[in-house]
Amino acid sequence: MAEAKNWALFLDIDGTLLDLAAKPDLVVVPAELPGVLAALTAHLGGALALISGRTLSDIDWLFPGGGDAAGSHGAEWRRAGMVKASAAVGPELHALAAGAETLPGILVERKPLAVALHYRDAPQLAAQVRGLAHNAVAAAPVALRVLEGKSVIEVVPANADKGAAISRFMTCPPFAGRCPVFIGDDVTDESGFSAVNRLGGRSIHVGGNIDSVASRKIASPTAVRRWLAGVERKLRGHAHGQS
Ligand SMILES: O=P(O)(O)OC[C@H]1O[C@H](O[C@H]2O[C@H](CO)[C@@H](O)[C@H](O)[C@H]2O)[C@H](O)[C@@H](O)[C@@H]1O
Repeated sequence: MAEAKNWALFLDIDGTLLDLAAKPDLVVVPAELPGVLAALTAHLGGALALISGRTLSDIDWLFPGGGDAAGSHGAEWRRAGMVKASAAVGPELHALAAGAETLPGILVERKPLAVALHYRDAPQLAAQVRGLAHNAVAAAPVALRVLEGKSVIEVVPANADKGAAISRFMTCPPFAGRCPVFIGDDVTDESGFSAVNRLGGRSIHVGGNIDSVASRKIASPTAVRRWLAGVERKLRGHAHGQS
């Protein structure tokens, strides 16, 4: 595991670190996970970042501490406590959110820079929600795009991209010069996989039920957590001079 010491670790949250739940606020953070992530961050000299579709404030609710992270699919980006963000949601997205809220079973997640329309409880409305999202993008005076994830359709700033967020981290200390490793589970993570592939790193797809450009696979969030705990143990042993 000596080479892991030189990794820059990028971790998606929902469906990767955490098991999916029926609603965004019903996810459970296993008790041991924050400690494993904190220890890994220390072993890697700080080169660990969470890369999520969730907002930075949501990331901090799940994993307090204000660590390095990209939120809202990269529209928010934070390193060493400094935040960079795209422009806030405009009236067209407020109108989209209000319209979708009238649809029974659609859960609307309003983010500062995006809107997520969850149809997990009303899959029969997915096409209608998709139509509303594309109409909002077409009508907006600013550049937006539609991003589809697991039972969710989001409208995000056109430049929000997990791959760009990871590439940006890789230009900064303590990430620069390390080997990027990104673990994700969704189509929204594909740009992140492409970025680490381009940079000669490791891309790891969780689940394996979609076509992915990732070079490796891992079965489930449980397997991810177990693997991360194993990496942490080995790096701890390495730091203490064990082979
Ligand atoms: O990039 P991620 O960290 O994977 O975040 C993607 C979206 O995750 C959340 O929604 C997803 O997880 C929910 C909880 O398991 C689930 O109920 C929902 O169906 C999934 O789409 C989050 O609510 C979104 O804001 C994120 O963009």
